[in-house]
Amino acid sequence: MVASTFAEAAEAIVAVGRAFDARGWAPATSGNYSVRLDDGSFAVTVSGWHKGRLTPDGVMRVDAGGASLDGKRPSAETALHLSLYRRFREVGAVLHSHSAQAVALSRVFGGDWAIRGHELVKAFPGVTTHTAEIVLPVVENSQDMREIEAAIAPYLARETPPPAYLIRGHGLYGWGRDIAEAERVIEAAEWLAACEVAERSMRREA
Ligand SMILES: CSCCC(=O)C(=O)COP(=O)(O)O
Ligand SMILES: [Zn+2]
Repeated sequence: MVASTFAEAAEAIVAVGRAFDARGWAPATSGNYSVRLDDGSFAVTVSGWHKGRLTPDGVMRVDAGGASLDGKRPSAETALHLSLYRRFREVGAVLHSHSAQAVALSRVFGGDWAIRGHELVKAFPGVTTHTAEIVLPVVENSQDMREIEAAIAPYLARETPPPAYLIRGHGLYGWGRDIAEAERVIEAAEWLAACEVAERSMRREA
């Protein structure tokens, strides 16, 4: 885990918002981002901001229970971020994207997403070979974050937890030791989602 000051974290979060928006991963105010701070609090996006137009004003601080430390309203999904920080002491950043490909796949999969035979799985922390099978869980969406937390908890408790997960009809969560690693995880999962969509369409046409 790489600890950050609020100013450093806010600057990095603003940059992630611009990058994700430019790639179509943050339409219509969707997505949220957070970073663990060196004082034990968390920097998180303010709810409802367009993530491509974030400024440091669109980033705020919450405590470990999700309470606002500066009077702003945190992301509606803050509890999902905090559950990852609580479970994994080494996690320093959590990112959530909303690409069309990841959401489309989450809607067509009956179960979890098994990724096989892809060199790019080596972008996930700890993976060293394309022969590794990576399973990204797909959990049901809910407006009650406690239900999503409960659905993902058994996967996170595994000896080898997944590097990311999908919420059906909603989006993708990924995390890492720092924001750069979390961004790499999201970028890999988003690319693999785009590839899966392309492959399915080619197989239908062939
Ligand atoms: C219009 S986006 C719907 C809410 C959502 O899924 C999201 O990621 C953004 O919510 P937030 O409260 O973090 O702005
Ligand atoms: Zn969302």
